[in-house]
Amino acid sequence: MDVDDINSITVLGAGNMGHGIAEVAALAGYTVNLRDINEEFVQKGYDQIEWSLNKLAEKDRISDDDAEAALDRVTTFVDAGESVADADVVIEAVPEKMDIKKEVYEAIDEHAPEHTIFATNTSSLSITELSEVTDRPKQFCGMHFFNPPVRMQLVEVISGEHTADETMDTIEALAEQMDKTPVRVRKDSPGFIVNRILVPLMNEAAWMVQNDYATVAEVDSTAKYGLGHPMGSFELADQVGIDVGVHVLEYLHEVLGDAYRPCPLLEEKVEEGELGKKTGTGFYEYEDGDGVQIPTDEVREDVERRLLALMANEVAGLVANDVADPESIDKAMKLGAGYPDGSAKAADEAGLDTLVETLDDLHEETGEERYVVVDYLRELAEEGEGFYGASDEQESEEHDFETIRIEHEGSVGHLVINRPHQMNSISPELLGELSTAIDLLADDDEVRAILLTGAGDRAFSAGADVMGMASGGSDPLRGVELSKKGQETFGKLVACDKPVVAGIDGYCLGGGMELATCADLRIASERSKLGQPEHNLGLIPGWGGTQRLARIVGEGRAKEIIFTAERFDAETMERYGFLNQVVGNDELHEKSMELAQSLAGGPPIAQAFTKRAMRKGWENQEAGLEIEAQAFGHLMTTDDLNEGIMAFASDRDPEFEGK
Ligand SMILES: C/C=C/C(=O)SCCNC(=O)CCNC(=O)[C@H](O)C(C)(C)COP(=O)(O)OP(=O)(O)OC[C@H]1O[C@@H](n2cnc3c(N)ncnc32)[C@H](O)[C@@H]1OP(=O)(O)O
Repeated sequence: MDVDDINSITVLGAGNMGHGIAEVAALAGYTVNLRDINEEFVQKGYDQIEWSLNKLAEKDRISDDDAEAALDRVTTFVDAGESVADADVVIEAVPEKMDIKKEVYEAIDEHAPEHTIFATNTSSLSITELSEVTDRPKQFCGMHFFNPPVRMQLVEVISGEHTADETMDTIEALAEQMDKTPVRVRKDSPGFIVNRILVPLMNEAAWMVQNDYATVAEVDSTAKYGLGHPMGSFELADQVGIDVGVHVLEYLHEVLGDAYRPCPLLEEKVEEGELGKKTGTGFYEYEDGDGVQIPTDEVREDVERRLLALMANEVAGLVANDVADPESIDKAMKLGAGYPDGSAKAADEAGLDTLVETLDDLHEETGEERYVVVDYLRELAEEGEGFYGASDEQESEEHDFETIRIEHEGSVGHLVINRPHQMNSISPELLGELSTAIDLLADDDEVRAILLTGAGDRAFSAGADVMGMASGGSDPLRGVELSKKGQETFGKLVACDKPVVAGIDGYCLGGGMELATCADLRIASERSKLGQPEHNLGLIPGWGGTQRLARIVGEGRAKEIIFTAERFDAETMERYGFLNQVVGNDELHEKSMELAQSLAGGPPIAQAFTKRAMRKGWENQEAGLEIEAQAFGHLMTTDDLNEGIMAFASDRDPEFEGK
């Protein structure tokens, strides 16, 4: 079945995941049958969809009409057979127990049409085993959404032993239709990708505390501020539920052996009913205490190495068993766990030889199975390679951008900031890629103008990646370096001889606004909101904002924008002189490209000299005027001037060549 043939989707289970998946499917335009075992459960799921759609509309992420239409597409069912009678795809999200899931499939198989694909939203159970209770194992695969489905971008699409390639292709395409990013898991391996890496890490964190090797504070400080993970390991355990983590570990232990033996510290928490946030107590106290408190200055290098070593071993196991390649693993870990670099890349950066040594030492010391080095990891380390090849190969791949995109449209080099699900916030990695990309575009003779935009329609950029910034801990020197790196990178746009246009759609905040400030012209959609909110965070605009903004809007307005830290609408920012033009929301892409194209058709030498003279004039007007005069003289000798005059005389458009 082709994805275009899918009209109706049945979601079995109206709990947290089920109603979330149903909402996503309804938002994508599908007719949705939502089914649970009784009226009360299914109605609760329906009500939650309604609540969530209203929230999206309140936040202007969808219109009121779209929210209403999506809800209209959802029908509730209690009878399992009836619910699948017209389904093209069934997504099952019933409790994570093999017996329950098998019963459900046995109950629906004969009622669903022959062409229907079954996709299970299990987070770790065997797809193959489940598929075998149906008469359609080829049309059966895993479709693992992350919680909450409406917000989380990742969907792991998992092949069972019998799954046909066509089924995988269709379900991946379906995930894309739902505006999600599918990552293919080629084999039905316990925990798939994200849980297979996250849960053993949580276990290792617990073992370190259990064995008095480190404290909860040290481990969480290291995970969050050393490795840049969005949460500390114990914070994450509390967030997802310690019982949930233990449940996955028990399954991994049962199927894969002693390397996954759950740490007693985790088991005790479950026995005591201290399951994390949901019970008010876990590793942190939520109800009667201060909640999560993670110090920024207790990062320990040895703890960091240990976590990375365990992670590298899991990655090696997945790659060696052909479950997924390093790129897919990293994509999944970035989208599903919020790891800044992914796991394979982080391991490569730490050095696989060091991590193997760490595992060997730990194994010698403790004899624990989980430190046994996977053969493939040892081979890579011995050959001096990383998951992404030898270190020199990695350098040659540096233009394979992950956080930005470069697209060429005629002579416009279009640079897209590409982290839409983090509001195109600017991580240190993105800053590095931006710097390389600006150099590439500046040096590319085919490119005559640069257009900067943000991917998606929610943000040009919401500023520096606050999590990435936090991962520097409280090290002031790292802060200074980060500020300088941003100033220099954005400064390359100012120094670039080619005209630069910023096309702003949505939020343009903090570092994002400082980036736009370095463009020559700014055009924004009506819905855009701009501002320098750094004072709200106790910071200052550190990527040139204290200097460059005033050049455009004047000191008084710059101070107003920075000191109030407010978000200003596009119309106001046009009035303040920051925006050159405000256009309708649907027109931004077209109009900003049109503007960039028209500048790309301009006289390159005259444009370059204009930028240089104006830039020098900021520092010293005399110098600026001198450059202006010299440039004016130089231009007299150019073919472009000749072409400009000829075109004027013959009443046609000039064709400048920059000669
Ligand atoms: C030198 C430079 C310094 C700086 O630039 S400092 C940073 C200045 N910027 C800010 O303070 C803006 C921070 N962001 C926000 O205030 C809000 O966001 C918005 C108003 C932009 C949007 O709010 P809403 O519509 O409610 O969306 P959401 O759930 O907050 O964001 C969606 C996802 O985007 C992530 N995100 C947004 N901004 C940043 C950021 N600046 N750094 C890192 N992540 C960011 C969120 O966390 C979340 O992610 P998840 O879906 O995983 O929860």
